[in-house]
Amino acid sequence: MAEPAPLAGFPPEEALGRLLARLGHEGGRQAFRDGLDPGPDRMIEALEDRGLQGRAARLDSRDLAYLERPTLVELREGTWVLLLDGPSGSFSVETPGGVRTLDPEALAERISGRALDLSPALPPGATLWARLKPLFLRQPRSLLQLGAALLMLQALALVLPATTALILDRALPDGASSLLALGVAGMFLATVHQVWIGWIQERVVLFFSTRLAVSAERGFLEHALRCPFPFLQSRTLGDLLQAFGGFAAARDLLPARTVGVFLSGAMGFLYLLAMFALLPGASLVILLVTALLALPTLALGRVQARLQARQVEAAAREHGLLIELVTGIATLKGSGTEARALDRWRGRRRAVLGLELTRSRLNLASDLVLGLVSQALAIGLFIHGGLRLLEGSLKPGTLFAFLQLSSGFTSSFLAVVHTALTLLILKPQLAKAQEILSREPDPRPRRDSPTPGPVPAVLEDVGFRYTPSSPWVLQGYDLRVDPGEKATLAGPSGFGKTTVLRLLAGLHVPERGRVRVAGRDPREVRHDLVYLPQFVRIFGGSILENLRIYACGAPLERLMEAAGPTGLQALVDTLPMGYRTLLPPGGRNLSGGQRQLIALTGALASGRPLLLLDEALANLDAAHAAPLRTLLAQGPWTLVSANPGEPGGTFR
Ligand SMILES: Nc1ncnc2c1ncn2[C@@H]1O[C@H](COP(=O)(O)OP(=O)(O)OP(=O)(O)O)[C@@H](O)[C@H]1O
Repeated sequence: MAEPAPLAGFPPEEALGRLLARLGHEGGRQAFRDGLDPGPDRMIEALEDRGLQGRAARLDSRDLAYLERPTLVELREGTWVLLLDGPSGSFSVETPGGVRTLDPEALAERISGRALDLSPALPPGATLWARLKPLFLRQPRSLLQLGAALLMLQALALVLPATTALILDRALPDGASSLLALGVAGMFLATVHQVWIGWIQERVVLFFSTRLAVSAERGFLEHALRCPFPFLQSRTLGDLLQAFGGFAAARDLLPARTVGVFLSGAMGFLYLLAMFALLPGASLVILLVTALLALPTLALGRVQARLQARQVEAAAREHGLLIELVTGIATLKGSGTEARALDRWRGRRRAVLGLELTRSRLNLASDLVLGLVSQALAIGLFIHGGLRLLEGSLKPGTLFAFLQLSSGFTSSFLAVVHTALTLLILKPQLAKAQEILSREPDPRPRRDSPTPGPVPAVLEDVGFRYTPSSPWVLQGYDLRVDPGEKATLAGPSGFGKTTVLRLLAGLHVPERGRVRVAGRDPREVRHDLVYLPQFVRIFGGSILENLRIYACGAPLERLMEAAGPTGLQALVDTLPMGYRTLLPPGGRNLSGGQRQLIALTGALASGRPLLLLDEALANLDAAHAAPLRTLLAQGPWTLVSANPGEPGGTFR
């Protein structure tokens, strides 16, 4: 294969300066402090200093299209280029040699995979609408295109009745061939334009749903993950999936429907005016019948919404149970109780299907009634118009034009009703998303965390219980672990060891007293600590990827340095793919001890000044655990570990 033509980039300071200049800010070069690695983290800091938001992204060639532009993309040799909006289907990049246009494949071959993702975060706001609205308004060009396309689509619908009347009432009776040609050409052009504008409309809606999907959904998940731990813990997976589904539906619905509904309403009104101008009596009948139809349809919508609310709850429970069934399969098979679990799931599934069936029947009935009434209206109109035609009080062109207008009016009207119904029906799912979005997230970690050197960990007169109605787990509890000290919490099961560690990790907040790490609220200094829960989770991916997670992104050399003494290297040496060995979610192809070894090696390599370990060696055999114990005792970190103790054991 031929080598791709060389592409040179800017050094990071220069690239950042150019990006900031394009974004209307100055002084990119001064962004880097002396001696600091001018990598993406520093670039992001420099952006944040100017009130901009960004994040380092790992991407493959397919993700390039979703990057908010202008932004910076790293080339394989470590320099950076500015990614700009290019002609359709290609990218423009600014390089020291000027702006070049490249097709996606050519650019993909040259990038390292690192980029700055400047796509907007989900804006703050009390309601779902308040959060999504600014994201749409940030795309004024597309919104304008969408509005114009919808407006033209509907206005063209007025051209068809006018040309119909022209042909039937004037061109044909008078035998005016030029008028006939004009009418037919008008009809043809209107139809072609309708198809073309419809296509533009779909493209803009697609643009919104794909472009916004990235920032809106990532923003939603980001917010959800920043929600307090007890809140997330109290939600089932099913609840979270429904909330996410509701959010995605709102995102899809808003651009197409909200803009559409205003225009449909406006155009419906215009059609009605034109209809009244032609046949006032028949127009009044149509208006009354459609208005009367709206009332039962919306009442039915309310019933549907209530059913949907129950269905959302039932589906959340069903999803939760299904996930539990799959993740707990070893226990179920071990105890031979799969059939029982299946019965529980079947019961919930039946409830969901029952509600779905009732809703579908209601839908069918309402569609049938709407269809029948509109057909009856059309037939009635036809008969009424036919009789007046025979009397000679109406021209055929006027009748056909009126029929076209009334069909435009009813479809505009039905579009409005349909949107109202969709919003009503989606309300319960939207409420689930809203519940998450209205939750105050945990504070962001401070910029100066991690603190250099070991830090103290302190609980002062702490009172904690899981809910206001449950018993106190800790009351007047004090613990002081000095910088570099190694402390062990020992005590029988249920004593509160995990609770203390989670308080220190900032996952829970005490009801009384205070918890301090490095003299601060642990949530503010999250980068000062690493907490390993009792049952560590292995994520789907390679051993290296898991190590990186537990090592909080520490550099590769530090991981390799830690892996020798912990014994992980010896384990990896036995695997044909070494650190690239793929692990399934949950790491079921590893033993419990091996999973702990990966997590612990990561934690030791993290360089975080406070380690919080919950029975971190419990699954390791004595031969593996002994050197790890020595290692843990020797490091510069402050260590708080929990070990199961005999009843009556000490609980520091
Ligand atoms: N999420 C929770 N909601 C309500 N109560 C909880 C929750 N987690 C723990 N508890 C209760 O808090 C108490 C202390 O639990 P904790 O897990 O801290 O004990 P532990 O000393 O770590 O026990 P073990 O050695 O068995 O892990 C227990 O009575 C437990 O029932």
